[in-house]
Amino acid sequence: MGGGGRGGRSRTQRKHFRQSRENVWKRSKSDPDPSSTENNPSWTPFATENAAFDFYYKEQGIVEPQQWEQFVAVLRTPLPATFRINSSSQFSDDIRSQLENDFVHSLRDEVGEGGETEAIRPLLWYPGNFAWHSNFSRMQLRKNQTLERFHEFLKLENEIGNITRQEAVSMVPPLFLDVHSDHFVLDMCAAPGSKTFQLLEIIHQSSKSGSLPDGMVTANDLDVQRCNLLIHQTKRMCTANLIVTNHEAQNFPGCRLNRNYEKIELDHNIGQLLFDRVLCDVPCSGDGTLRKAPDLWRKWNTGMGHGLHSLQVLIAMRGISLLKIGGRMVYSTCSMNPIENEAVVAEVLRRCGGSIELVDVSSELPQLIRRPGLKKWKVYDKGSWFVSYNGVPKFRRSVILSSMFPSGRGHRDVVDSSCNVNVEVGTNGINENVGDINEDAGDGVQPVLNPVMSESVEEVSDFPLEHCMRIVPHDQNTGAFFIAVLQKVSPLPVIPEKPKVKIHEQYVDPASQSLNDAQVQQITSPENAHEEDFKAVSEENADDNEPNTQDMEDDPVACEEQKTKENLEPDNVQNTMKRVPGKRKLQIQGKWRGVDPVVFFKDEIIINSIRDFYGIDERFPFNGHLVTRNSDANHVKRIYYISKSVKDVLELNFKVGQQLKITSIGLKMFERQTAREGSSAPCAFRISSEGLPLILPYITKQILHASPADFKHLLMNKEVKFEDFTDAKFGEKAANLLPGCCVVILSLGNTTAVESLQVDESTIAIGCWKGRARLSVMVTAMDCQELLERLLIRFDNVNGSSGHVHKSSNDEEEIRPVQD
Ligand SMILES: C[S@@+](CC[C@H](N)C(=O)[O-])C[C@H]1O[C@@H](n2cnc3c(N)ncnc32)[C@H](O)[C@@H]1O
Repeated sequence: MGGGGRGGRSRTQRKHFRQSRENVWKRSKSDPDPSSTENNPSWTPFATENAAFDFYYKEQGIVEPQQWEQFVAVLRTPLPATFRINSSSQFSDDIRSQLENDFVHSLRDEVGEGGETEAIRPLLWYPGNFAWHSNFSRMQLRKNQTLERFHEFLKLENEIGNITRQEAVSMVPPLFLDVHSDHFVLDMCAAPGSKTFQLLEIIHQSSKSGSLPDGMVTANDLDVQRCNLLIHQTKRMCTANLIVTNHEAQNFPGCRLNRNYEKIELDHNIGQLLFDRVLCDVPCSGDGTLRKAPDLWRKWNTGMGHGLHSLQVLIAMRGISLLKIGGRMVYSTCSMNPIENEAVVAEVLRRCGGSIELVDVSSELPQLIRRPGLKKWKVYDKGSWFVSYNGVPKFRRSVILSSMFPSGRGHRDVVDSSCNVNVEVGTNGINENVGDINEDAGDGVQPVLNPVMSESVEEVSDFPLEHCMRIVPHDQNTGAFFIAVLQKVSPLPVIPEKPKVKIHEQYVDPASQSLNDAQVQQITSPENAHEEDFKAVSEENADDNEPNTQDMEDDPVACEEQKTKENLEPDNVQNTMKRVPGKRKLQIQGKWRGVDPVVFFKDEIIINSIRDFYGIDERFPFNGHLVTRNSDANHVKRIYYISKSVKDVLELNFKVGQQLKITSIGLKMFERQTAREGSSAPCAFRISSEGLPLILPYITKQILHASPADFKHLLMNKEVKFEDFTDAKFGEKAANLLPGCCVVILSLGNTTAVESLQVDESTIAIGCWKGRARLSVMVTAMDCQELLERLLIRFDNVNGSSGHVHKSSNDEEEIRPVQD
């Protein structure tokens, strides 16, 4: 029996530790004596910047001893920047060739001709080669003068939504979700939304211009600010198939109609919100992102993983319970810690009792190098390693849980089990350690005091955890990630509920028919689950409140910090009230305070005026597809369009008493025109840039077809008088439009306007304003710039030239930014 733990160490021993920290290795059975490099020269103690990290992961055996040095060396090098090209982008071929060209030109001076192709290459495992790996870190891209042009280019393309900088490994989980265009997908912890974006891309991939897929994505996150980031990012997808919600994932509402309601109402509609696919990219300690965020070296400690394990299990369980039978869930973290990874998956498998399976996806994405999940691991706490829960002292059992161990057996189970070692708990409450290590405060590593007690047997999980995937940094120069794919094969077993117990203390499968409605209501209803949140930002105001989106990549550390804060100060109504400055008026509308209500927009007068003004074809359905965030129709500023799938969910949400707290829904389609000229226009609503691609094939009025020269003229000058257009006929037609919003489509070729409207994925169109004497573009400066660049490529292609125009070259026309 080991005598580890805080009480068992003397002052002299602590001093000794400080003087020679490497002594810690003498206590590990498998480790060589670090003072003798002859044993294994590759095992350099404390090669990382955090001894506890080094010690912990070496002992957990996440990489082979002979690879340790390589692993650490890679961890200490900055992460190469990787990019994903929006695969639903209408212009991805152009963009791709432009990216290549720009990259080649911006690098040639530095690396010499020929060397530039080494600088960026496709990530071969990503379908369609839509993801790219560069040889530069994010910092190099930002700071290196020679890369300035490329960086600027990337920033612009990112802002527009054509290219996303996303860590390579973070792109992996959605790829294993096997999403189809008709799937209902739940992204439980979605912000800042890089994976949501991928999911939306997949849903939309095969949709034709002007049509919407049958599926939808619900993207949820606990953090309102991060939800806003997600909304901003996904805006570029121009999707009507997205709902953004703001719940604790572990308490995500079930939205289940009670059975009587179901019988009467459910002819065509859904009676319960269940998903075909669930992405469970949980908050984690984030030590897989060390290359990107080296600050984490200092902060890292084993307590981070311990503190998150239960939440991760609860979120995963909720995800499983919201999954349809036959549905797939991907559980992922950017941590290497088995307590946050295999232990969570094993616990979920245990709790689900055969109703879910861990899927073997080893044949999918064969070019992605991954390692099997661990079948055995240990738990480290307060200076001791534990191989089973039986050894955990009583006073630590609220922190170190049985579910953290491979067998998941609790103390009683161990005592009762005939096949397991049962070591008595000593008087000091500590036992069954393999190599005790004392520690000072926190997770500092201390020298070992007592001999190893080898009575204990390391537990090995019975579950096929080798089907989990571990991606490690030194296999393909990435960050680290953990991914497990789970399939629901039957309803979850029903666990008897105690009345009035919060959902985070148990789980419920809403699919389970044996659970009565009262129970479901009690557990899933938001009122019971948690308090309403005051800090939510209203979407009506969201546009005035643009978040900083410089870096949209996952920030697991932020998640961890946030979680800790949450635990300390639950953000309930009372607490929030205290923080709200006296005079601030809280918005109390609809069900969720601080969040604008979602209201179906049914004002026939406005709807008809929009339909008539733009000549919108009847085949484009408005009925039930238009929503606003303001119940007063006279003051509606924006009208959003929702897909049939989102409409179904929204209708269900109304029937179940608005359980979903919706921060964003659908696609902004029409915006009230506030400009001076707007008041004189027959239609008060203009078409928004986001909504234009969807509605374009159905518009029959207020359309102009511009020659490339006039289109460019408009983009460059922002406002053009009718008589100043190169093509006089075009100017005439513009002058004859009704005042107000109109659409200008680029006609390819150098001829005058073509009348027949053949809209497809490659059509370029912009919203304009027809005033008394001129046309003005209604596109942001950034979009104008991007369009101009794209146009230059198209002109070059038409004229058979190189396909690339240098911004800096002398023959290039100056691009004048256009104000929004
Ligand atoms: C690893 S990040 C997710 C990254 C995201 N999937 C992506 O690809 O962009 C984890 C997210 O979980 C959120 N989070 C933390 N606790 C949560 C909870 N209890 N329920 C829902 N979301 C939570 C954090 O705000 C954070 O945005």
